[in-house]
Amino acid sequence: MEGRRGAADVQRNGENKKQHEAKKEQDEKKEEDISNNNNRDDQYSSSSSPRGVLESTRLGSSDLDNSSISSSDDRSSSFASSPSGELNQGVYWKNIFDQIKRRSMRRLSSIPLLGYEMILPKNIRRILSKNRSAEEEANDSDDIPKPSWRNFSYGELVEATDNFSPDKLIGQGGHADVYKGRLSDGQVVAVKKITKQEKNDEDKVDDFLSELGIIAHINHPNAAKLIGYSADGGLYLVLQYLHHGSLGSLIHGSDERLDWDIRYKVAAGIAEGLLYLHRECPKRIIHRDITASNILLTKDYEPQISDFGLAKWLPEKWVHHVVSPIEGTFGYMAPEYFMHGIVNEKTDVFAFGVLLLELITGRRAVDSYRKSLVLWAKPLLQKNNIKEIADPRLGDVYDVVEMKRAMFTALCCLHHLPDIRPNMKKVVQLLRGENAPVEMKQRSMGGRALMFSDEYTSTHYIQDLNRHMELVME
Ligand SMILES: Nc1ncnc2c1ncn2[C@@H]1O[C@H](COP(=O)(O)OP(=O)(O)OP(=O)(O)O)[C@@H](O)[C@H]1O
Repeated sequence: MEGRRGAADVQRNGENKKQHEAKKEQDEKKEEDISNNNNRDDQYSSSSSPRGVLESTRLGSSDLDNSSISSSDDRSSSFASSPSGELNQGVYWKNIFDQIKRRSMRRLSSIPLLGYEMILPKNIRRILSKNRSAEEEANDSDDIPKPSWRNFSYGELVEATDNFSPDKLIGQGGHADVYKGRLSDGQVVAVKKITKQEKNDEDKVDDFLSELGIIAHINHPNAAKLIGYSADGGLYLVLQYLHHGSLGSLIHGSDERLDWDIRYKVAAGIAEGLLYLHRECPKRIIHRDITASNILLTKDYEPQISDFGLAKWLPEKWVHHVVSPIEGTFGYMAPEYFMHGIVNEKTDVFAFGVLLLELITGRRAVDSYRKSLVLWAKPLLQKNNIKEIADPRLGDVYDVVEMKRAMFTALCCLHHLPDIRPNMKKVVQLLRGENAPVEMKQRSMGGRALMFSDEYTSTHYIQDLNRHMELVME
């Protein structure tokens, strides 16, 4: 299967879109605020050693007001605060979450076989209903339809998937087996059965609640759609079935050419989806594992961002998270992330740049000799060498203007300094051709590091990658 969480190696249409367009305008101001906020990254990077960053204190939600700089990788933080970031509600949420976990695990250990069935559905319903009420409050002003999730019984899933028949297995990730199923009402779904064999029950439940909490929270044409869940006889997510499977298998798993117009549509859709996650949904979500295997395609080749297993909520007042362990997929990780564990929107922007490169070149993020696509492509991007970089399978059948836009956008997204990378709003504009590259250059340079006389050469990137590999091997 495509793109396992290499960390794995390393540690491993229409209406909705219009509504989102309108909402984007309202978010202009919010964007400025966040940009200002992000500037604090500079102060931080210059005054803290990488070790200091990695050893940052574990913050509880009661520290929210003082935690504009970083947080630890506390899984419960996904549930620890209200969308409005109000302190009291944050503490309340953290307590609820801790209680649920304690109770679940007590019962799980005493009644191992019945634990999930007896406790989890109730807890999950409670969490989801709380999440939904908070979300409904935040969404009072817009018309985005409210989703309704179902709690499936094991029997229903067995029936839908012919008893999890191998014939129905459509995907296997590092942490899940995915089956195609048909519900009793005829709806075709994907049933994601969480495996995570390497994890204990408590961590599995934590991860499941975290992924479920995030996926239940999002609502966008370019992000995975949750239909329901089950904690009966295991942990399951029931998702909308996507006809074409993963972008990874389409672009790398077949000799058939994926036409340029589809590639460009996919790039634009992923950019829209990421913009939504970062700026438009009630909570800022960083995906952390944007890869070709985590982009799924509908019958019409509309892309959806899937697999929120590593996603993190970035509270309004936080500039970024600092996480440990560093998980993600080798070849897509931004330097500041794999070196220092720093996670913010720009982590996803870098990974999006790598995805753009895959669409442009048809090459994998890391080839069979573990060579990085970024290293190979950057000099060609800088020279604007279309002939050398474009997927030979495309021949001359591509729109040159779009190809140039995609190349320029990839170059910007792959800048080693996160602050110089464009945010997703800018990326969407660049891909639409709404902003001339010159303007982009002037704005982002702003008297600071030069985009094209990047002092952070390939040599530095190789050094960082090698150091990263050493750390992983230690
Ligand atoms: N909704 C869906 N419709 C069709 N195919 C799907 C769907 N969800 C997942 N798949 C297939 O299953 C594969 C694995 O799914 P997914 O990436 O969610 O698993 P995972 O174990 O969380 O992966 P990872 O190793 O990245 O953590 C996908 O690459 C895709 O081929």
